[in-house]
Amino acid sequence: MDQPVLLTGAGGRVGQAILGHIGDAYDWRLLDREPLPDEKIPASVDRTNVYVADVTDETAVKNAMDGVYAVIHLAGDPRPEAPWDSVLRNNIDGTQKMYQAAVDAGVEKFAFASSNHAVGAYETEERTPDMYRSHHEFRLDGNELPRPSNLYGVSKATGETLGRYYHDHHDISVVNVRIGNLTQHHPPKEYERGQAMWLSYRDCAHLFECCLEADYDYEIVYGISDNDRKYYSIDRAREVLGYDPVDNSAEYTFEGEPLDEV
Ligand SMILES: NC(=O)C1=CN([C@@H]2O[C@H](COP(=O)(O)OP(=O)(O)OC[C@H]3O[C@@H](n4cnc5c(N)ncnc54)[C@H](O)[C@@H]3O)[C@@H](O)[C@H]2O)C=CC1
Ligand SMILES: O=C1O[C@H](COP(=O)(O)O)[C@@H](O)[C@H](O)[C@H]1O
Repeated sequence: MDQPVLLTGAGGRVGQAILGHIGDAYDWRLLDREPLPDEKIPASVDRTNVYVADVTDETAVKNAMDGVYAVIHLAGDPRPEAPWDSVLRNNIDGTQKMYQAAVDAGVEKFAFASSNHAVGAYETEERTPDMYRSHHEFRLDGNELPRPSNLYGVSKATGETLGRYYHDHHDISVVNVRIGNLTQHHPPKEYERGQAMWLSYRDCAHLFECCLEADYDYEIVYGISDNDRKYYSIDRAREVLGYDPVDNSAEYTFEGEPLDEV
């Protein structure tokens, strides 16, 4: 793909996981409200393609969107405990501004960083902690209705619905990635839920690369590694996007040590 890809929230954890693995593979435009230090910018990206801007700033977003082929929209408040005024502004209003600018500019594909917290209320007292264990067969597959854990989760479910609207009315291809728990080098330590929804850095980068390369209409997929423990199906991501993860939290001890080194 020769045309530019706009990555918002580029300086954050997910953005850096993506850039750390496929930072030289695309013609990136990077946007973040915080200035990006040199070490967060791939060598192939010129400073003129780095935008210090807020996603709620329509003029700045329009400027960054010009000529863009695809968007990976990560910017937002990622805190599960984030208050309503923050998720309303950063996650909901910011995502609407991004979609509007994208369709105005004729962008073809839009990948949205949704979250496990859009469906966290499926983790009922009756199901937990058993559903976090590898013998358990309960799966969410993306066809279920949202059941948010918190107001942050409400903002992510709303982002998914904004994508539905912009896809249906403006024909932009949309994929919502319900990201699990991204950690570098090892799964979340001593945390069953986190190990069931672990997403490694390299699987994260590969998944978003799939979002840039595959053909799709409107999709909701789960963003986790190929963990033995899981309650999210990755079948849809495999089928539609060609996602083929390599990591598995079962290859680590509960405390996070690689089993082949123990
Ligand atoms: N890290 C994880 O395990 C998960 C992350 N996500 C989602 O992925 C996205 C990225 O998350 P992380 O990288 O972990 O968060 P982060 O906090 O590390 O990075 C977010 C980046 O977005 C920027 N940002 C925030 N609000 C902005 C705004 N209004 N305008 C422009 N830039 C803004 C921040 O400066 C920061 O660099 C978020 O939307 C989050 O909800 C979803 C599920 C799990
Ligand atoms: O959406 C998100 O989810 C992950 C995992 O949730 P947690 O409640 O198990 O910590 C979280 O770490 C991340 O910050 C958030 O954006």
